[in-house]
Amino acid sequence: MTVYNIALIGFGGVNRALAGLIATKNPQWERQLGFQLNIVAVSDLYLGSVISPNGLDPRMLTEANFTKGGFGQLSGGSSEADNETVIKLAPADIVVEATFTNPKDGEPAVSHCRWALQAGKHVVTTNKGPVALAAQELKALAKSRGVRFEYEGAVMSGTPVMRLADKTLAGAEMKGFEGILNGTSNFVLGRMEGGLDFSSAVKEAQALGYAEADPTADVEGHDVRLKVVILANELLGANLKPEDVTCEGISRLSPHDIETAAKENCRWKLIGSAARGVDGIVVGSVAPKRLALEHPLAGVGGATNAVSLNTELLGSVTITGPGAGRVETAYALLSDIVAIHSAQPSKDAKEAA
Ligand SMILES: NC(=O)C1=CN([C@@H]2O[C@H](COP(=O)(O)OP(=O)(O)OC[C@H]3O[C@@H](n4cnc5c(N)ncnc54)[C@H](O)[C@@H]3O)[C@@H](O)[C@H]2O)C=CC1
Ligand SMILES: N[C@@H](CC=O)C(=O)O
Repeated sequence: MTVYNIALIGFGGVNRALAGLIATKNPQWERQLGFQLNIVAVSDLYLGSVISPNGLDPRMLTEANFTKGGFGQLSGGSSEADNETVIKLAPADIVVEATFTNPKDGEPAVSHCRWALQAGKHVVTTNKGPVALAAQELKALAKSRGVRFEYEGAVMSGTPVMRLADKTLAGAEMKGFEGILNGTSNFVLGRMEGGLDFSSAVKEAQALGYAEADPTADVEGHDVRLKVVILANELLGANLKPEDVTCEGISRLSPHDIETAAKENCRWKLIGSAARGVDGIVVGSVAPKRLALEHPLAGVGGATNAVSLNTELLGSVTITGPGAGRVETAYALLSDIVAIHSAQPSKDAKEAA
């Protein structure tokens, strides 16, 4: 049986949900996917660090109500988060990075990924910072060490837009994309249309695990801007940086704007897009748009995301699915691990060699 030892960096909504899935689904994964996951370390800014080479009980991790520094009570634990030691020294095959997204320079997550890859460990991450700001470097580093850097959850949570474009639509010749790429702002717009005020709607999105640690990133469009950069660079072969993408969020839309749109059979949506122009240059933008109700993106509600991929050979292909959520995003991490597993000879075969 293949068992991947994993180290969780960050133990908030997403990595906690992954631990919860491990607690219940390992036997099923072994049958259906050919592997089980074993958590050998966790490090979290608030809770501290713990390394346990034989593995930590995932149920204990998710059910114990740890307070600040709580990992210090565990065998092999410390009340301080020593990410560097955990990443470099824990006996993990895969480092799972799910700390806060830093839209400015991606740190410290970029360093977390770098340390792991340098140590010959695969990285799976839902953190948009390293992917938007350092993907080229990290992909090259992974290649040089014979490991993988996977990040499906960085855009559209567990909805597999990047693998769809990369694998299933290979050769279709991508020209651009347009979509709803932030679950929180889409949820907030829907709740405001139902009469709720802006800040109560944001609070609901936070309680549901959709929002960033600082929800300004969601409602001001900064989160979508990172996602536009990631998709433009991945799908269109661009080399965009966040400052290349114009960005306006939804915070300036008033209840009156939303009501007026509804009376005129329209709906506001926060749209992220990028396209290659005739000059070959890729241009991206983020802005609220008033869409007629017949528009394919107008009916996308709640934290659901949707993106229409404009291709040369197939025309427009739209993928829709969850854009945020703890379990939905933990699924993205699982799908990355499935990709790692599929791409390599079995760990048992390597150990036998
Ligand atoms: N929640 C969602 O729906 C989605 C989240 N993401 C991304 O996934 C990542 C994790 O998201 P959530 O779990 O929802 O966030 P969260 O805010 O619930 O958890 C983040 C955890 O990371 C810890 N942390 C922060 N900085 C740290 C550091 N330097 N070292 C160690 N631990 C640190 C925090 O203490 C917290 O427990 C974020 O980057 C987010 O942008 C991506 C797609 C969807
Ligand atoms: N805060 C983000 C989470 C996923 O990236 C969102 O609301 O879409």
